[in-house]
Amino acid sequence: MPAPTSPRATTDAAVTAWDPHHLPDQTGRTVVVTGGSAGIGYFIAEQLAGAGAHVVIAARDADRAAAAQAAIAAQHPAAVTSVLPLDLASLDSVRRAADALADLERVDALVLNAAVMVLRTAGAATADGFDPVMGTGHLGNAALVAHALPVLARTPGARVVGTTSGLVRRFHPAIGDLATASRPLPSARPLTVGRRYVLSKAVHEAYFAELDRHLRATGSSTLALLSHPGVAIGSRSPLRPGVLDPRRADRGVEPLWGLVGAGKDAGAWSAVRAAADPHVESGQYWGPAGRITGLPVLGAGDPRYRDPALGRRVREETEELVGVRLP
Ligand SMILES: NC(=O)c1ccc[n+]([C@@H]2O[C@H](COP(=O)([O-])OP(=O)(O)OC[C@H]3O[C@@H](n4cnc5c(N)ncnc54)[C@H](O)[C@@H]3O)[C@@H](O)[C@H]2O)c1
Repeated sequence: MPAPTSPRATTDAAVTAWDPHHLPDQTGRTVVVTGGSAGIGYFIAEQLAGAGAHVVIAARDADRAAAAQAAIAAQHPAAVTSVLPLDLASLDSVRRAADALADLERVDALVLNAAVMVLRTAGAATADGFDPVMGTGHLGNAALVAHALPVLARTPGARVVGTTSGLVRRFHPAIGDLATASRPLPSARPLTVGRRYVLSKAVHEAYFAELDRHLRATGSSTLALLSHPGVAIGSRSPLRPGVLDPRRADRGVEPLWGLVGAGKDAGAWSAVRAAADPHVESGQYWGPAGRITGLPVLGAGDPRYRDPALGRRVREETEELVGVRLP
């Protein structure tokens, strides 16, 4: 297949039948989903638990996590779920969560879904003084990976699934010094926050490319994959009319969301596929319609972010900021 030069990606046509109704049996597998109590993360948790996986909902708010568990149980009475307290905006909390993961018999997949997209307060910061967008979506998740890799290594073929956004390919921001890019923003203007969000996802892509190289170079059996949900806005889609995100209060305008994107349940598919499909390979990049193969380098995300020198720098700067190195 000729390598396209434009950042537009194509998808693997063979995957169209793969959806929550066609998941391989997940019985015996354990999957951790960050931000699993709401949004797309809730549906990732619901779909995997419905297919038999033990799903660990990693979330900040115990009540919301309990509501998610109840909603999943209502949909799938045999579902097995548990809750892991995790605040990605606190490196202390991330370390404690990773310590708790070590008590699990196995972890087959760690799905890094949680991120912050919208902020209304200028100067808002994580517990460690980082911009919440970069601090949560990239630094918190990367710290969790670094802490959790030894646990994942105990389960052969375990996966780490990062979450990026199609906006990266559209805007492909340059990645400068990460310490500067992790400082709280002086302005909460939507454009400023939006730019930081896209940058955080680009950084995450570069980090994941490096993670994949690191895992292969160290002979690990753990896989590193990226997924992006497409545009996923409503709390349900026609495909799963009975399933609702327990948190969302926008159900009244639900039909309108269908005009601008898929439901968040459909947005979950790419991560679910990356977590559950026995045939995925490390370095792959999954989108809402299947594996994205139209980009030249290893079928992964935006090739600009797979440059090894960039990945090494992003990894080193990330490790410096979060204080934990990839093992
Ligand atoms: N919705 C879309 O159209 C879209 C498009 C591209 C990428 N994404 C990505 O998909 C993922 C999920 O998006 P979504 O639309 O469900 O977002 P959302 O805002 O509805 O949900 C985000 C989740 O992250 C959790 N979270 C936020 N801060 C946290 C913290 N400090 N600690 C622990 N959990 C925290 C929230 O509680 C929530 O469960 C994100 O990574 C997002 O960037 C979404």
